[in-house]
Amino acid sequence: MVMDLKGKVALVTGGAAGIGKAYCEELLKFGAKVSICDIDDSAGEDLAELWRNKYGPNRAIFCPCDVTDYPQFEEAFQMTLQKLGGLDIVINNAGIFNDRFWELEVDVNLNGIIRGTLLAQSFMGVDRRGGTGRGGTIVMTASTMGIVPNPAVPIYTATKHAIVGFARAMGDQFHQSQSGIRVIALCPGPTQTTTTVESMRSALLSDKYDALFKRDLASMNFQSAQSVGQALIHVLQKGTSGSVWAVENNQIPREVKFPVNYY
Ligand SMILES: NC(=O)C1=CN([C@@H]2O[C@H](COP(=O)(O)OP(=O)(O)OC[C@H]3O[C@@H](n4cnc5c(N)ncnc54)[C@H](O)[C@@H]3O)[C@@H](O)[C@H]2O)C=CC1
Ligand SMILES: CCCCCC(=O)CC\C=C/C=C/C=C/[C@@H](O)[C@@H](O)CCCC(=O)O
Repeated sequence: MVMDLKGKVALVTGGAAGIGKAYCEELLKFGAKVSICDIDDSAGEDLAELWRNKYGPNRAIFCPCDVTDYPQFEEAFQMTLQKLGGLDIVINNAGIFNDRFWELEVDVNLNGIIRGTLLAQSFMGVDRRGGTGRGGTIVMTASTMGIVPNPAVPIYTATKHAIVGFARAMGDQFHQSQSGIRVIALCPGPTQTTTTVESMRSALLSDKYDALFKRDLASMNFQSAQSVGQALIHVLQKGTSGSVWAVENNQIPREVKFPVNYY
């Protein structure tokens, strides 16, 4: 399936920085309009203005949006539809790395993605009234830690494994045939963003995990956020519903195959 992104409307959570910002920029280059949904009002407003100047007056908006706050998240969907005139792609990307504040981490990383997916279904589903009724695509940012566990960050790992399972289940043909919505998970490996190594170390559940985390970090290669943005375009063009993709070391993304089948 080749998706023409020109004129498509994409809502991106966590779009004001890091990987989300890179997704927005690549989508804009391919002719899409973007709705930056983020808790960082100042960065989001500034970026939207910058991109309106660069790509055109109706190409980017900012919507204040905390993915842990369902009513505010819903308002962001409504504002996107109203101001950009449609909704075709929802990128559930907002995430934090903080096992010390693990309840918040679960609420942002997992519950936030569930909220965004349920909202995307009601605003894009062909089986729903009140939205576009046109179907669309949902992409969820998981992590390579959603495929291979990292014992230094067990709760972060759990949220990302849950996202992979959620994308595979929601992307099943059963759901796609009812809603007309394709669901894909994208799993970046270590990526240079606004997250710092120091902030990550202070976010470990126990100081006892520090040496293990440091050892893992030493063997990590950090790719650019732009290469993850480019990977998004690749999976939008090539990904089937329920597929899971990994992107590491600035390479082209590869589909992850799950050999085990219990049914
Ligand atoms: N940086 C990395 O190495 C990797 C990151 N990821 C995932 O990519 C996603 C983005 O991470 P980064 O770009 O590294 O982070 P980042 O910290 O650079 O950017 C995250 C953005 O999300 C926003 N945000 C945080 N909490 C939010 C909330 N409750 N509601 C709405 N927006 C919120 C922040 O304001 C920020 O603009 C996360 O889901 C992360 O787990 C996955 C694999 C690797
Ligand atoms: C919320 C983001 C963390 C997500 C972590 C993962 O999912 C797996 C990747 C693990 C570590 C990533 C760390 C990222 C740090 C970068 O932002 C950057 O600060 C590291 C720069 C290191 C270097 O260039 O030497």
